[in-house]
Amino acid sequence: MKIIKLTTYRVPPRWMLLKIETDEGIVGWGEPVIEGRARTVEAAVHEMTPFLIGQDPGRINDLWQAMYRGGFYRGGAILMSAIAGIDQALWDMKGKLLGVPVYDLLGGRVRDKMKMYSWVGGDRPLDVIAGIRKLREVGIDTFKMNGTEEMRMLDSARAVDQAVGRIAEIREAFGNDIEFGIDFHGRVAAPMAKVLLRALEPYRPLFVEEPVLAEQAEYYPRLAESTSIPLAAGERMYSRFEFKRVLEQGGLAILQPDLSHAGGITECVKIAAMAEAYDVAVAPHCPLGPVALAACLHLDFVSHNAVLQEQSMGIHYNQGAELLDYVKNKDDFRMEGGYIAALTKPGLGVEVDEERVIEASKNAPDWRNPLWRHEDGSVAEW
Ligand SMILES: O=C(O)C(=O)C[C@@H](O)[C@H](O)CO
Ligand SMILES: [Mg+2]
Repeated sequence: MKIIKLTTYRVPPRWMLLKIETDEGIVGWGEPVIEGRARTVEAAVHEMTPFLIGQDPGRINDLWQAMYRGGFYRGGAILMSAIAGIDQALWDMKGKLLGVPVYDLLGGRVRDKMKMYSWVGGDRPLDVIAGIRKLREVGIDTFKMNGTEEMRMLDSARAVDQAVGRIAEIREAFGNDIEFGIDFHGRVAAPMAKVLLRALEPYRPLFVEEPVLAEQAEYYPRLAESTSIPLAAGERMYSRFEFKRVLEQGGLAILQPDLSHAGGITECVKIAAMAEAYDVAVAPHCPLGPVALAACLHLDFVSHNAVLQEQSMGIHYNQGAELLDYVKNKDDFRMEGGYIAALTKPGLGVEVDEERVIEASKNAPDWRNPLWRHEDGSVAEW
């Protein structure tokens, strides 16, 4: 079998879907994208296309190594997201060819269902209580929210109290009937991270995510020493070589590789295995679309240390399209009682509605995240 065509579709809300076709009619789908840089990743996918045309899609490991090492320069958000989406499509095709779900190609399931969580609140954590109440009605009991608005390198007690007060209200309203992670989203510099973590201790969040920016990873062990709150990060790390360093230095209790940013299934399964050796959990990052989520789920179902799965149903980014809008087999994404079931159809288990995708791609927005500024006019981390 040979690869004959790659087609990319940028679609609302901010996703990109990749279709790979072969000379034997087997088709694979992937979701290569960096939020806000879809066109750049699209260009990277098309730069890899001449190499891929004519290749045997079954040689996933060799194609992965050639795409990663063959261009001399390697790694980073764009190239690893392009490889990620191509890798997802290759696994999709191999499963379809052999008639088995990807998790079976990886040794079979270690669990019957996977714990998931939902986002509440928006870029600025508003109406979180109402959001939790609404989602609890459909059985969801684990949530994530942004922990702060703009946070200056050295911010005020009032800013800290505002952030912590919101969390106190949640515990006040729901006690220990719910769990929640707090995403610092890289908005908090190291000095303030220590202050905030200390102040949040009494409310026992399940984890704090991106307590500092990925480029400040050396603070993870220092912050971990100062708090009992499990620290999580990974959405802005793009290969096992980056994750290797944070595992060796310690500090992270949970790794959050993004299956559409960190080299795909091939790379993230290796990252999950590395984490297990350090007794570190994995909770794949996934604020994206259905193919990205499917790739995460196949990793979750073969990884003993997978603990939580992010999914974007109702997330504040999904303006113009919802998680399953481009999926024909919506019923296969069975979410019940705060868990999500395995996708059992061959390959990734997603039946993409290509007609809908083509239609939607005709007016794909060039989504960009906002540029925030502090009161003094300096750039603030979003
Ligand atoms: O889901 C998360 O944990 C996020 O931090 C969302 C962020 O990754 C945006 O997708 C960036 O545009
Ligand atoms: Mg995050």
